[in-house]
Amino acid sequence: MSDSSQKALAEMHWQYDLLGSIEVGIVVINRDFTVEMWNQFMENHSGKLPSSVVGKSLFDVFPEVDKTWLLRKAQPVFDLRTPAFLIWEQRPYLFKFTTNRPITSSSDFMYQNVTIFPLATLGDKIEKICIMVYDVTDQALGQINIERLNGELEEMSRIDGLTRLFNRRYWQETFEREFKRAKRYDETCTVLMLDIDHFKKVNDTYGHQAGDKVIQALADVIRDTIRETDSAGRYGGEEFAILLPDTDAASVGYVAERLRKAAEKKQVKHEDHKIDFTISVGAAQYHERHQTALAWLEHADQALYQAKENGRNQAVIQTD
Ligand SMILES: Nc1nc2c(ncn2[C@@H]2O[C@H](COP(=O)(O)OP(=O)(O)OP(=O)(O)O)[C@@H](O)[C@H]2O)c(=O)[nH]1
Repeated sequence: MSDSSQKALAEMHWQYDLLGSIEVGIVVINRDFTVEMWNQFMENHSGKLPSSVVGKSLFDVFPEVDKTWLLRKAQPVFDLRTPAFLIWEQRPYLFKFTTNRPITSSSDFMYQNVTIFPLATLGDKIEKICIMVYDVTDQALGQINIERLNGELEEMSRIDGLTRLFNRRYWQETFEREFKRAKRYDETCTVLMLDIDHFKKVNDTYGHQAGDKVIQALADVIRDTIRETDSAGRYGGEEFAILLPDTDAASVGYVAERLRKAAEKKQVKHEDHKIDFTISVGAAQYHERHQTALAWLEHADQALYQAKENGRNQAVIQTD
């Protein structure tokens, strides 16, 4: 080797040290996808020494790398000299590396952002490309956590904690929407209100906890009885409202009776007691004379009141 090339090699050595010490993966490959360079980061996370990777096809050493996808991504980098990017939200990783923070991390693999860019020769040809791998596990898990918490918050704002049915506010929003639709398209739609009979007695006899169990049992009855397209909500303490789209009063009579019978059959176990309960139901079909959603709901509430007046454990359906 000439003195000048030895000198050039010696001068380049610090560059190898630099590439070895940075916390980014660097892989240089040629057009055959043969690996030409593999830095310390890649060695540390893959457990493979440069001697077992350099000179080999990337796809032979890492069969899990999606060949079709990488070829498609790399082609324009070689041919058009345009860099390519991969972010973890599209594809969590290119190389499946385990994370090195098993205690603090809830992921067992490393999320990666990847940049692929062209490397020109002195003659300005693109014979090699560089793949840079960034460990973005903390950032990704932070974002995933925020999204999960947002999802939980959104659910909490819609769902009643005791019964897992819609809460009053969300049910009313749904009801308002359905009211507008029914008014605009003159749809057949019915709202139903139901209430546990003499519920105060349950609380007074067996305690508040037992009362809560009865409320939950009724919520289960409702869930098991209504259709997926119906919307049920807990309207008040022991009062529930159900919206039944595309359902006329006659069909609602059948639903109300099923609910009433199922509640009558349901027995709630609390400590040594078996608690029976019944419900009263009131329903009103949407009518064009209902000027507001509230007027429609009050119509159903009057039917419920009528059911209570008539002796409870029964349904009253308003048809006009
Ligand atoms: N356990 C429990 N009780 C509740 C809850 N919300 C309201 N209540 C109770 O429900 C009872 C409702 O009583 P009332 O409105 O007098 O009605 P009722 O005893 O069911 O009588 P009728 O509706 O006329 O058959 C009250 O005692 C409230 O304290 C709740 O979340 N859990």
